[in-house]
Amino acid sequence: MNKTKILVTFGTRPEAIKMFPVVDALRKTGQFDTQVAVTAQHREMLDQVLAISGITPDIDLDLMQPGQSLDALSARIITHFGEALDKTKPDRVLVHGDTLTTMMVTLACYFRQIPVGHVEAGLRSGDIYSPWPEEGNRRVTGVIADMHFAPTQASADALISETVDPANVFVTGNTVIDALLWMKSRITADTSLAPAVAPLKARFAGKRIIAVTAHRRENFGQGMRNIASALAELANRDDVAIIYPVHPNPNVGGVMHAMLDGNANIALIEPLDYPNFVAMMEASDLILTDSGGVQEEAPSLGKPVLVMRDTTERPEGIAAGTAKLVATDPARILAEATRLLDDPAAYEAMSRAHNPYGDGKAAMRIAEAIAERHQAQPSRLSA
Ligand SMILES: CC(=O)N[C@@H]1[C@@H](OP(=O)(O)OP(=O)(O)OC[C@H]2O[C@@H](n3ccc(=O)[nH]c3=O)[C@H](O)[C@@H]2O)O[C@H](CO)[C@@H](O)[C@@H]1O
Repeated sequence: MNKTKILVTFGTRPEAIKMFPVVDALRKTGQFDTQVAVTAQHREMLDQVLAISGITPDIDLDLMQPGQSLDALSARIITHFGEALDKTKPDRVLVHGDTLTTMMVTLACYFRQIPVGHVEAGLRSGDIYSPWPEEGNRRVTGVIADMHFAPTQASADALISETVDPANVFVTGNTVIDALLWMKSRITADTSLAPAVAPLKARFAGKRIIAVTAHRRENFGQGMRNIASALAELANRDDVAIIYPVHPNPNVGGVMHAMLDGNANIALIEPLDYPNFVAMMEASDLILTDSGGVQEEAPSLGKPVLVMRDTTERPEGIAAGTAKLVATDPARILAEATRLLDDPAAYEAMSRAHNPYGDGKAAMRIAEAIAERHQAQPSRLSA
């Protein structure tokens, strides 16, 4: 009997980080022919994750082009991925999150009536233009998928309120926690995997470290300038150092380098690969970010997070007290960071709060749910 063929698909670094545990869990069941297809919507940062997780894609569409428009990239994904589907004929495709890869792969599957499982389903900000285009990408995917792997009960509730059949919604936790715990144990066992952080720790010995990331499209322009001026203010303190891996997008680097270069308490560094990034989060006392994944990871490392966005589709961390929304108002960023640096009780409360995003077993739950579904509905190829 042919094994059920599952095609796991992704295109960007965050998706790869969150999907490699799923590939691993599916393979461990021994019940599936698990293949991986990458669109390579982001090239270099994706390849770093593939290398560290030991995944060699079975299909690599290599679709990234400089200055790619949303229209052109969407067209390339649906056309090329559709051709790949016609050759591979999977029984199920898994997509992740909210990218153009997620939505266009889902549409290509829909046109062929191939069932789609959506990992990290049900996140909603409630505003179709924030984050844009991610909120739209998620919603379209949610209409078509027949298995929705919701990281939290709140995301499951959002799907059910949109009339998704509860029998198709599985609360699994977020696979980013699986990835983080795996990476953390690897860098603890072999520190040579994360060599970038020790020299920074030595340079800033005795100071409290604030780790920063900022790359969201909605913060380009004034938002980035505001973030830079808040960082410059914070770095006036002698007891604080800032480590900031700067996203390659010129809308980010241009502003940050113009406003912060030469500041002795700020290290603006190249983007870090995942092992080094996890080591940097571990070395930090506090994290300022507009990232989605970092909001989910930081609580597992006991690090308070200030979220530099107006809204978040990840409200669970705010509710649990591990994260606080501060938008990009410099006075607010400065005030909240100062409170956490100077008030030990406030710091303890945020760093001890419980992590609502998962326990590191999400991928296994996803694999089990798929195994059960395909036992009930055998592979079309073996039928
Ligand atoms: C609207 C929104 O929130 N959308 C999210 C956004 O993802 P994000 O905001 O989470 O993206 P980042 O912050 O780049 O990545 C985070 C991961 O990368 C690691 N990291 C980070 C910096 C670095 O220097 N080295 C690293 O290794 C880090 O630990 C973490 O695991 O886009 C994705 C599709 O692209 C979406 O699916 C996702 O919902």
